[in-house]
Amino acid sequence: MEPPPMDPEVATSRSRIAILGAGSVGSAIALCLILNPVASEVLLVDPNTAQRDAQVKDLEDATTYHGAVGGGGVRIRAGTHKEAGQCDIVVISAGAKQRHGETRTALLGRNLAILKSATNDMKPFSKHTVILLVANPVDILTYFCQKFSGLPQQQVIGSGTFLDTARLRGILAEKVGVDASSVDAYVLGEHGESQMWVKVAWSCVTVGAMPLDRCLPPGTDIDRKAIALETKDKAAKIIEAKGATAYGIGALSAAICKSILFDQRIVRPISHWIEDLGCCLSLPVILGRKGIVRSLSMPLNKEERDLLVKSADALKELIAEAQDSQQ
Ligand SMILES: NC(=O)C1=CN([C@@H]2O[C@H](COP(=O)(O)OP(=O)(O)OC[C@H]3O[C@@H](n4cnc5c(N)ncnc54)[C@H](O)[C@@H]3O)[C@@H](O)[C@H]2O)C=CC1
Ligand SMILES: CC(=O)C(=O)O
Repeated sequence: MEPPPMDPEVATSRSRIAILGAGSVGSAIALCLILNPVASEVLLVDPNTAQRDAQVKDLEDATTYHGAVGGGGVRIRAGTHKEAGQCDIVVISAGAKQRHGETRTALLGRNLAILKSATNDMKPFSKHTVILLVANPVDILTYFCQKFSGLPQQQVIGSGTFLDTARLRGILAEKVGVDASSVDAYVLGEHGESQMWVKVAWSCVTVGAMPLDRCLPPGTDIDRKAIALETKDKAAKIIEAKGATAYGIGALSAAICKSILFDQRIVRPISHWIEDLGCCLSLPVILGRKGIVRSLSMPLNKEERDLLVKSADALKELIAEAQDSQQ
């Protein structure tokens, strides 16, 4: 039987979140979890103990004045991989990041090795642990983490195209002149370079429940291809200028943690195992305390559906190559 939804106050006072990787992304996630508390304790886990401890000390200062900038009452501390395996949520941001011009999939060899050893170090897992992959290439690492961890597939998920979707919604909101919360639009499939403009599910975009074209200011038109490219290229532009992206994924990972711990049943595009495509990629799901409650089937047109299948085929090729190189 399904557990009853958790009272948010009870969830906050009892829950623990571990973050593997105390780099730019891990520390941004931790800060968001301090400013908008959803758990009583946040553990930072990183073999680079000097960096980990410095991040803990810096983040501790953000917990001091409860309510000054929101939140408060969260304890941040260093933790071990073993402790992480007993937490309610483990967010994995451990791994190499892209250099300017490098693709996400170029990180696969390095980050798969890190994922394998980190997952083994966390065992045995609590049977209630939900793992959220953030490190890249996120869809492929989600697939392998399901294998390495042995946890039920719905409990091992990836941030996937949630960040791309947020970027898309922001751009569309500006074009239409509405708040982004009124835009319902999704980037689907792989969080990666194969994300072509058509991977935006254009046929399902609505604003205030109305088709996009009906909501444009009079006399305006939108260039769908340009918007999709702007969405896709945003990460590369940020990386070129400042070396990494961190705040967007920090805020969105914290939002995913909240959806899970509070059993919010919010619909998000999240990377998860999709049986009929044979890999992990992003489609909208309902998120709850055990991770994926249900995957939703979008009414895509044939072109969009074909692209999703192509995205899955590209991922499966990379998975097969990675599997061969492991043997
Ligand atoms: N999915 C998404 O939308 C996004 C994903 N990313 C990805 O997140 C990852 C991390 O990026 P940054 O934080 O900028 O990199 P970073 O280099 O600042 O931090 C990575 C940290 O992982 C640590 N680490 C290495 N092995 C570990 C292990 N076994 N256990 C725990 N920690 C370990 C390193 O010591 C380092 O401190 C990258 O793969 C990056 O591509 C970044 C932004 C968005
Ligand atoms: C780095 C990355 O995956 C992003 O910002 O989209």
